[in-house]
Amino acid sequence: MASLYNQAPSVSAIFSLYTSFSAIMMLFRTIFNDIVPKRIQDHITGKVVDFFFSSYLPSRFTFVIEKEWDSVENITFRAAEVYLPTLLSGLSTGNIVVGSSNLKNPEAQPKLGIPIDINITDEFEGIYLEWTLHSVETKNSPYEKRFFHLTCEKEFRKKIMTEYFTYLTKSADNILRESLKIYTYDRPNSCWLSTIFEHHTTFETLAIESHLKTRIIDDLDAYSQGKDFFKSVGRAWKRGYLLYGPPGTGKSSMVAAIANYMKYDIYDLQLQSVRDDGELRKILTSTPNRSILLIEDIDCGSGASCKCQIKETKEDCERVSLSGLLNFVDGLWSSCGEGRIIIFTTNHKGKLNPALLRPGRMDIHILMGYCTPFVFKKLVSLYLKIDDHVLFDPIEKLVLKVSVTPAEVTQQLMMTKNADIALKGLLELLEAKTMKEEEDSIEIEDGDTRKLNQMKKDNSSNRRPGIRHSTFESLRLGLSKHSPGFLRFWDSLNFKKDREFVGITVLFLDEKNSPFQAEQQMEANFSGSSSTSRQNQKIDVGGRLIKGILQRSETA
Ligand SMILES: Nc1ncnc2c1ncn2[C@@H]1O[C@H](COP(=O)(O)OP(=O)(O)OP(=O)(O)O)[C@@H](O)[C@H]1O
Repeated sequence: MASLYNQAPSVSAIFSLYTSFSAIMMLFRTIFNDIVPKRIQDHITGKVVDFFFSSYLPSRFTFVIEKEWDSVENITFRAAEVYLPTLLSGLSTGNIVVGSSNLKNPEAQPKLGIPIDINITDEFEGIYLEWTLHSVETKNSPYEKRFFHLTCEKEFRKKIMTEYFTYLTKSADNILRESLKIYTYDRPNSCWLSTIFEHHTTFETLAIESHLKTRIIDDLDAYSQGKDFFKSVGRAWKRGYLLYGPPGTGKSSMVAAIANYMKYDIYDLQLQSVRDDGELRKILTSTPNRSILLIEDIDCGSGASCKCQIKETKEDCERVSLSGLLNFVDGLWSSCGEGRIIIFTTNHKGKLNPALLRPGRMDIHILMGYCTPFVFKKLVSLYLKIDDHVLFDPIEKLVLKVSVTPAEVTQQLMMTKNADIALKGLLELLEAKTMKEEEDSIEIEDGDTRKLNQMKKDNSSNRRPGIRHSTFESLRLGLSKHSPGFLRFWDSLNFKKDREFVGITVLFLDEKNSPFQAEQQMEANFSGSSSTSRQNQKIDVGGRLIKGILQRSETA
């Protein structure tokens, strides 16, 4: 007993051992707090807590968010990619991934990327959340597979599902709207590729008639606030615009103005590059909500052009059929997603298949026409910062007479900052155009007369049962008997190559009507082979107002 007592450590030895242990622990704690980065501290603490106390603590729950969902881009994954870098910006220690794809502005601050296998913590209404991006190589694909883990305590699972993910997508949406992107479809990799969209055209810098501007802005406002209305009337929440007009009249600029106004990304799809309707459906459904789907030159490369009416087989036409396209515009597929704006552009509205032009298909048809005096003055005030000049008057007169695009005007105005020189250059351009059009008009008039005579001759033999044909004798210009004060214009040159009569152009206009409003009143199609110079001859008879409309007829 005495020997046992002798072997036991003395109180002072125990005390000294305790003091040393405490000193080591304090030193270790100080090193841990001062030297080890906060993120690693959290990680180690988490692991230690998990190891010792996991059986006592409520179990954790992990959401797995993969990059693809139903073979298309997973919106939740995309939202996390956009949102999580905002949580990294405050980090002062550790590694951080940075980079930039903005080739236009190499000096711009790089963006933050999400590091692989590093925990990123977030807090939502007092709930502690842990995000981790993982990447694994796959056997069947040359690309690595990426996915997020989002971990929280099990009891919050429902709240995260119902509230946090909504918060996540809304936050990502707001971030994305601060810097717009334009996407093009990368077919080999079946995904959309983005680049920063830096087109600075807004409705302020777009030279269009003010009533047209007001109409479009009002429509966009009504649409963006009308989610409930669309739902209540059983319609998909989407809006379709058809922009048409000659090259250089501002169709692309209008798309940019709409995107900047709505703060929507643009998904620019080249229909020619789409294999078939199945692929089209896949591509279109992979565009996110609140975005613009842009299909430029819709008359090229899709069944949307008239020629597909005539051809029988799909191979005869382009690879994407009209019905495939229409199904997305207003068929069952149109209800996939919400807040979409679909914009088609064309230089030749007359070539479009009537099925695409039917009321209700594209909500608004917007003519981007040649320069008017208003547009000319707006461009001058934008480019030269002046509102008056002695050359305004002769230029305005010529603008009414010849077809000049805003692009031609801006090109002239950009040549110099000296208003006198720039406007003189523009005047010379317009004079040269006037002379050219007058020369052409003589030649074409001869051709038209010949064609008309031939048509008159063939007209009776060309009739088809069941189709109401007009006679050329009845085509004229004058005042409408039915609508006093209205001008009615019949254009006789609407026939196809095979001389089949396809329709006449009838316009009802009064002095208050703008070309845009008149478009809504048009009763027949514009297909045909009217020539510019012929239109200009009619201007002299019909006056200024008619000219604006006639510019829409296109040379076939
Ligand atoms: N209405 C306009 N207001 C201001 N600038 C315009 C307008 N229309 C054209 N422009 C100028 O002309 C250039 C070409 O216009 P834009 O590309 O928008 O025409 P477009 O109708 O889309 O032509 P295309 O059919 O060839 O694609 C623009 O960069 C812009 O500077």
